[in-house]
Amino acid sequence: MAFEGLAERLQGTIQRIKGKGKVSEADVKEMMREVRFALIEADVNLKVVKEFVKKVSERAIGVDVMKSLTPGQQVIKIVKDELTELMGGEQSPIKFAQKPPTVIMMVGLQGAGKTTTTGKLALLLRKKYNRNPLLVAADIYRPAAVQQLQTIGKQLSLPVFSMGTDVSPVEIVRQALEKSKEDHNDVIIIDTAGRLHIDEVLMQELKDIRALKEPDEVFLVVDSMTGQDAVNVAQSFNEAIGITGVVLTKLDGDTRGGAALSIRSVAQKPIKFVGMGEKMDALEPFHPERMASRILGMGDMLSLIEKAQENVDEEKAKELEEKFRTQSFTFDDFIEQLNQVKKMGPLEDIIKMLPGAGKIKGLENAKVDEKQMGRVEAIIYAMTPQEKTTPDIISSSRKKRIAKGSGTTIQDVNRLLKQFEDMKKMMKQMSGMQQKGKKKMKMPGLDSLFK
Ligand SMILES: Nc1nc2c(ncn2[C@@H]2O[C@H](COP(=O)(O)OP(=O)(O)OP(=O)(O)O)[C@@H](O)[C@H]2O)c(=O)[nH]1
Repeated sequence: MAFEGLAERLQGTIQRIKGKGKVSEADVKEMMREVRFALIEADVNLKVVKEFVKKVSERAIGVDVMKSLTPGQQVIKIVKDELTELMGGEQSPIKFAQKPPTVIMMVGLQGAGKTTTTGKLALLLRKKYNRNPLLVAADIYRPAAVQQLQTIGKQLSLPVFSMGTDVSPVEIVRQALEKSKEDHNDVIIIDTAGRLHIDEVLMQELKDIRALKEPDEVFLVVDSMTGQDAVNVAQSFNEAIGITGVVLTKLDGDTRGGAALSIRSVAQKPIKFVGMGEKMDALEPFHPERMASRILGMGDMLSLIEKAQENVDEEKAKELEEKFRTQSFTFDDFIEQLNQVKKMGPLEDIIKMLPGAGKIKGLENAKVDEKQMGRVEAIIYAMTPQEKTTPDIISSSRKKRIAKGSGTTIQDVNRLLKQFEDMKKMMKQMSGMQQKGKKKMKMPGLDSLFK
């Protein structure tokens, strides 16, 4: 998981200061020493670390006592605010042309994920913004690049403009612009050539493409796994051709996070999107505040809710919420929910967004145990309608019957019943929590769904 080391260190530091009713200068100094160390270890640019520590220290020493927060909590809030600021503050939206088409140039080094991201971005533009994008294959140097884009286009049912590898990229883009007029494409995304290193020839080519029509966005695609290198690449590309935003790929991997935390500050360009996986729908707008919360272990509830909203039928979600509230949740709802969760994508990704989930031992590398999920389903299907609504009536003879009917054991049945009870308790807690807005959410029983 990205940011794991940083998150762990910062959260440890936070734990120590959290409950303090008084924060002395020495406390702040001690904390900032740890924060500094954590950031350096996460491969954050040194200058950025220095500035960050200075800013937080200045604000944290002598914090006024606010009624709603303890001084310890206030210091944490300052760290969170400054982390958010460091990563750009507000989410930076795509700039669309006033008069279509919007032209987006994708640039970056080889292997950063440029071609893949071109496809992902097109899909996002169609899904979220209702646009009709044209993909342009202008990377004629890497033999497979044109074909790769065509394959992606086919997979997503999106048009790809290509002229093979014998025509110059500038000419390809010129003709693509013409074609987009005929076909009424309102966005053009140009997949340009990558290189192993930044060189003059490539930069000149990019400048020539730029000169045809001023792009509305020039997105630099960088691999977050390359850490400090990503920051240098961003700076060089920006100086050479001028970029308008950065897409950080592979944030789903083991990155220490240094790139995400330094790029904005060093290159002065916003991170607009992050790649969270190899699948075509794994591109997300970058939200600095949510990322800061995630790093500090406050969870990424907003992203989670958004993901849920995208995939869950709203009516059903409301119904479910009502059931949570009135405690009338049954095993039928349980199955329903299991199916909804499955639709949201890999469960392990979702779990990671829950506050405190990083601390559940063994969950770091959690893989959903499909077999166990299947067993749960089988057990529920073996219940009578009455048992599903009022599990209290499930006696030991009924348990025996259910186990037999589902091809499981009595222990399996017992475990599920216990889990169901825990879940109901949690819902009670959650509805209480919504009112108080406090307390961390805990998900009892979830670990049994994992290997
Ligand atoms: N895990 C993960 N893999 C990614 C992500 N984005 C891209 N990749 C993978 O990274 C690899 C390289 O991606 P490409 O799109 O082929 O690279 P490229 O930058 O277009 O390469 P050139 O066309 O030579 O410049 C592919 O295997 C992608 O599936 C991401 O966000 N997460």
